[in-house]
Formats: sequence, structure tokens, C-alpha cells
Amino acid sequence: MKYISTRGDQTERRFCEILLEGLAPDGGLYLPVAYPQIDAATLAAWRGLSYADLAFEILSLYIDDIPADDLRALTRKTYTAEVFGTEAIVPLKPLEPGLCLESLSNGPTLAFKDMAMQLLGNLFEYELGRRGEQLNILGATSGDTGSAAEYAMRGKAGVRVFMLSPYGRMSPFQQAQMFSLQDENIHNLAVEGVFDDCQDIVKAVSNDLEFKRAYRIGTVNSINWARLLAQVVYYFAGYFQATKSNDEQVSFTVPSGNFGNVCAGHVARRMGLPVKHLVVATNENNVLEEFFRTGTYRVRGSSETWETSSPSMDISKASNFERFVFDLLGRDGARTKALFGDALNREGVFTVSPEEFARIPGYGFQSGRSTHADRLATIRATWAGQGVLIDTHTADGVKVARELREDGVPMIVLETALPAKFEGTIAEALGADVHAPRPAALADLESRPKRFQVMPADTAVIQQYVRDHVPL
Ligand SMILES: Cc1ncc(COP(=O)(O)O)c(C=O)c1O
Ligand SMILES: N[C@@H](CCOP(=O)(O)O)C(=O)O
Repeated sequence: MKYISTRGDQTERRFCEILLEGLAPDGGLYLPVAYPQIDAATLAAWRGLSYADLAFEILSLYIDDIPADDLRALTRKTYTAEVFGTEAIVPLKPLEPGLCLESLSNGPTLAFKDMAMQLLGNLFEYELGRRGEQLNILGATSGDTGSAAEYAMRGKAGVRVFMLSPYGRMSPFQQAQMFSLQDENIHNLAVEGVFDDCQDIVKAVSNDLEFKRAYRIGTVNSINWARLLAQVVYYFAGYFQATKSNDEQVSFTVPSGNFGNVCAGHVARRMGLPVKHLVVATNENNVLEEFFRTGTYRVRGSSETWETSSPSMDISKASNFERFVFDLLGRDGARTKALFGDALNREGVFTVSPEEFARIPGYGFQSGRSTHADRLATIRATWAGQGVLIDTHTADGVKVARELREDGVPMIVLETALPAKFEGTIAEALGADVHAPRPAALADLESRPKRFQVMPADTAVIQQYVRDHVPL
């Protein structure tokens, strides 16, 4: 499989090249030249595979520059019951008839990011070892990508992590999870700004091609196609668990911010997975919900990006949304560049044409929004009604899923984090007597010594920090 950029550069690249490269040189995101199509016989053959072997089958359609035996060994090393808690890896949890959660948050950092990041760590180690190279990862996090990446990369030969996070905006648990790491190859840079400022810096550094090459900068955000590819697998795994035959359809509701997770669902659907709807659930930062309702994509500045109780979704520039729009525009790279590279930079807004907007139902997308009050009410109702404790992001998903579900089509809500990460809001919803369980090894997390640097939201300052810490 070859990959092209969403902004018109037709140079075809192979998987391992883009794995280490992240953003395309023209500022676009990589996508495969075509989505492999899964026929009924293949879908039937995949039903019943272990998660690791399903991951191998899906990955091998997109990766032809890693020998099959090595790739299978990588997926088997990654997706184990020891790391993810169960043999199913992503078991479904029934909530009520026709509605269930897909448990994606049983990895080491208690959020769905582990699903892809554990694989990415192993892929990086494999490819860098093969090439005898090193990689300096520059990432941006609103709370969960950062810890998942750091836990996956700590101790990995040839990898350093520079992780930008919005200073003071993550939950105490999320901050402690990252900042308590003392590993030499992990650098936590707390940026005075919002997540979008952090992501803008990552993109600016990636677009400085001379710096990127000299300092061997790579990325672990969903900018990186490998992240999305790994996330495609759990849509198939969820579908197989929720259905008995491939004639059935399901819908997914996806708590969304940077649009990586639901974009993986879009890829699965384009491959032929029988998905009826992909429901994008946002919090008060509803840039995506607004787009699917109106056709206008209006990014917002820091002063309009609200600090909410689902903080990992406090995102007003969904970087990965460009991949979906490229497909919506019939893969017209010049038009995608005009919207994302030009209109968005100049005016902070674009509107797709009525004809383009009319295509959205064909892609299965729907959207809804949830607020703090909805979140509290949903956490309470799900605890009282089903005895299931959900986190604030998953609550946004459940709230919207309950509004948009249809009779006869199972609705799977992706559980994107565990409640232990957001104890403050759980206590606000349920009172101090209900405690979100956390692994014993993390009992004293918040009281551990912390190691991080506070930095201005300034690309040049971050670049200087990288220069000071990466020997040339
Ligand atoms: C817990 C949680 N839920 C939902 C999201 C939103 O996912 P995405 O950015 O892929 O849309 C994130 C962050 O990405 C997250 O950390
Ligand atoms: N919510 C994310 C934001 C980054 O998203 P990504 O999927 O692009 O890595 C976080 O928790 O950091």
C-alpha cells in the first residue's frame, strides 16, 4: 500500500516512511491511495480471530514493508491479556437493550490511547532498530495521548519524547500520570495555553523541514497514520462482538475532540464494515458538532475554548478532521489545501458547498453535543440504572447515543477513559462515597514527585529546548 498527502502532493510513500515522518512535507496528512475492500468471505473469516490476529490481518492490508512474520510477532507482543486485562482486549459491556460500551481503556494509562500507542511503541522500536536510527517525538496532549505515549515509549531504545500539554488544564490524575515519570528520555513541557496552541506548535515544527530532518522529529498524535490504523481494528472487534452475522449493521458513538478516533471508524466503514452511523459526540467545545449540523467549520481561539469536565475533548481545531474532508471532497487535494491551508489560516472558518454537505449522510455521520449538566446526569443515571461507573468523556458519548440510537441497530459507545482519571467530577455527580476504582500500583500517583517545565506557547522556545536536549 502506498500513501499520499491530503494537500495534493501525489508522491507515493510506503508505510515505514510515513510512520517516522508524521506530517507530510506539504503540511497535509497521509492517507492510503485507496481503502482496501473487505468482502463477505473475508469478514466471515475474521470473525472469531483473536484481537492480535485480527490486528495483523487488518494491518497487513496497509503495510507491505514489514515482513508478515515480523508484523504478526509485533501484534501478538502488543495485544496481550497481561497488558489489556482480558483475552477479548476490548470487551463489550452491556448498558441496556441495544446500547453497550466498548471497553477501550483497560491498558496501562486507563484511556483508549493505549490501544494504538502500545503498538506504535513496538513499531517505532522495530523500525528504528532496522535502520539504526533515533527518533525525537514531539507531541501535543490534552490529557491522555501524552501519558499513553510516555508509558509506551519509556525505556525504548532510540526514542525521546517531548510532550506539550496545556498548563493547569488536565485533571490532577492526568497531570500526575505524566509529570511523575522520571525517565531521562521523557520531557514534559507544560505550555501556557490550550491544547490547540500545543498542537499548532507541533505542526509548525513539523513544517520546518530543515529542523525536522536535522532533529529527526516524529509524531505520536493522530496526525500519524499508524495511530489511526491501529484504531481501525477495534471497530471490527466491536462489530464482531455485537452481531451474530455479517448481515447485521451496528452504529458507533464516539466521544470526539481531535477527530482521530471517529476517523478510524470512517476508515473501517469505507473498508466495508457494516456500520450504519458514526455519531460524533462533543462537549461544549462543539466545533465538530456544528460542522455536521451546518456545513461550516469554524475553529475557535483560546479565549473561546472552554475548560470543561471532559478536558481531553477541549479542542477547537480538530487536526485530523482534514482526512475526512479530503474524502468528502472526492479526494481533491487542491480544494482540501484551499480549505485547510488557506481559508482556515486566513479566516479561521470555511463552509463546504451545499452539494458537498449533501454527501455527508452517505458517509454515515451524525452528531450531538453534551454539557456539564448532561455529563453529571448521565453519570448518575448510568450508575443508578445499570450500576456502571463511566468517565466524563464516555458520558458525553452515552448522552448523545441515547438521543440518536435507532431500534434494531445496536449502538456501541466507545469508552474512551476510566472514571479514576476524573475523580473530581465523579464526586460531584455521585457524592464522596462512590469511589472510582484504580489499579493498586497507581494508589499514590498524585503524591509522587513531579518533573516538568513550564513554557510559553512559542514555537521558537520549544525548538530551542529540543536543540538543547538532542545531541546532533
Ligand atoms: C478520554 C478521551 N475521550 C475522547 C477523546 C477524543 O478523541 P479524538 O481526539 O480522537 O476525537 C480524547 C482525546 O483524544 C480522550 O482522551
Ligand atoms: N485528547 C487527546 C488530544 C490529542 O489527540 P490525538 O488523538 O491527536 O493524539 C489527548 O488526550 O491528548
